[in-house]
Amino acid sequence: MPVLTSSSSSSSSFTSISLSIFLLLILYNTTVICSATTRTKTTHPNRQLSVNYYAKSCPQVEQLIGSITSQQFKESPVSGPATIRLFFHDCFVEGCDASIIISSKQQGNKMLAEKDAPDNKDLREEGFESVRKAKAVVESKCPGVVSCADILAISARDYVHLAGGPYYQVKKGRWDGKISMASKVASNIPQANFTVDQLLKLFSSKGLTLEDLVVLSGAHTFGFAHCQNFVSRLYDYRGSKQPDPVIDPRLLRALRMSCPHYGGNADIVAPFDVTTPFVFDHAYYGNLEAKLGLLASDQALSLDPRTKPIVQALAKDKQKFFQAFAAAMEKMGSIGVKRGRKHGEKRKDCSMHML
Ligand code: HEM
Ligand SMILES: [Ca+2]
Ligand SMILES: [Ca+2]
Repeated sequence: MPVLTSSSSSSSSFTSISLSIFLLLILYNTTVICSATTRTKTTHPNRQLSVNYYAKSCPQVEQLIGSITSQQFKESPVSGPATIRLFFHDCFVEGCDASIIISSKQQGNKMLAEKDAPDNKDLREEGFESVRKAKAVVESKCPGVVSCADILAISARDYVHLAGGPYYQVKKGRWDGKISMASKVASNIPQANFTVDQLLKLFSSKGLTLEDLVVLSGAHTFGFAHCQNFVSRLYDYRGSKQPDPVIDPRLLRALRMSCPHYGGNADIVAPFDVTTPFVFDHAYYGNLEAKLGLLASDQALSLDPRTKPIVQALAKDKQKFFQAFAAAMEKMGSIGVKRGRKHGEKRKDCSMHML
């Protein structure tokens, strides 16, 4: 148990951090699939959506979806982070239109769908599975009425709440998109080594602010990342042949045990939040202040003078984070929303376009 013994001199809280990393690295051997995005303008976000959209056509839609999300959460808690990330990758490419859920056609490699783009290859299958199951139960009661994009938005909210986060109303009325192209993904999904400038540029192209960036990054309060996304921080930070100076030495040691510089197991993952990896809380921000951020893009938020004060405020106040997160999810959930048959469709099977 090298990870455990290596922290012998540390406080008991760090021993439990090491333990949690160690166990999670072993337990989570993941396969992932991802999606892609295109730069989407946020035109009249909320005018198009409403909380009561299905009040007449499918009044029980939220309970139907809730029966699936609560069951999935019990059986497989990683469905939570998986689905919230799926929603993020959906909204950032072509808007929140379930373009991420489309499967590539089987003929050759031409025209791969978003989910098969390299930046989406780590999206966990549990997120897709959860939407598929929710869609099946919704179709059995309200056939042809509820879009896959709305099912994804509602499911993401359910999982935030189930994991201990805020409950918020979801505005509905998104139609599903008719376009899903792998080539649109790379320029719309942030990378783990992005600087705050790069993050800001991308987020503002979606109509999201500096504060939205910091608040939405708080979704990294739960879930996991593969070694490849942070391994350069452990051994050769930005070409220095040294580890990132802004990483707690005990975390560095623990992560190095699991993620060798070369030749490690590509399936190994580490928790974003070493303290409460399954709980949706505000611990992520306190961790950033304690140099316990996992990705360079996370840690950068507590270093840049523009974002640092927001990190500090959220680290102090869980209710503030919860309230801001709910508001930012509503904003993200209205990116590039489509209405009507010209640009949209209501799919029967979320993975296939209608003909
Ligand atoms: C700010 C820029 C962001 C960057 C650079 C980023 C990057 C990443 C990376 C590299 C992973 C790990 C993937 C893997 O190795 O399997 C990840 C996971 C995750 N991301 Fe982000 N992300 C960002 C923002 C967001 C936002 C805005 C959300 C949602 C609101 C989000 C939610 C998640 C979740 C929940 C996971 C864990 C998924 C799982 O365990 O299955 N991320 N992200
Ligand atoms: Ca999309
Ligand atoms: Ca947490």
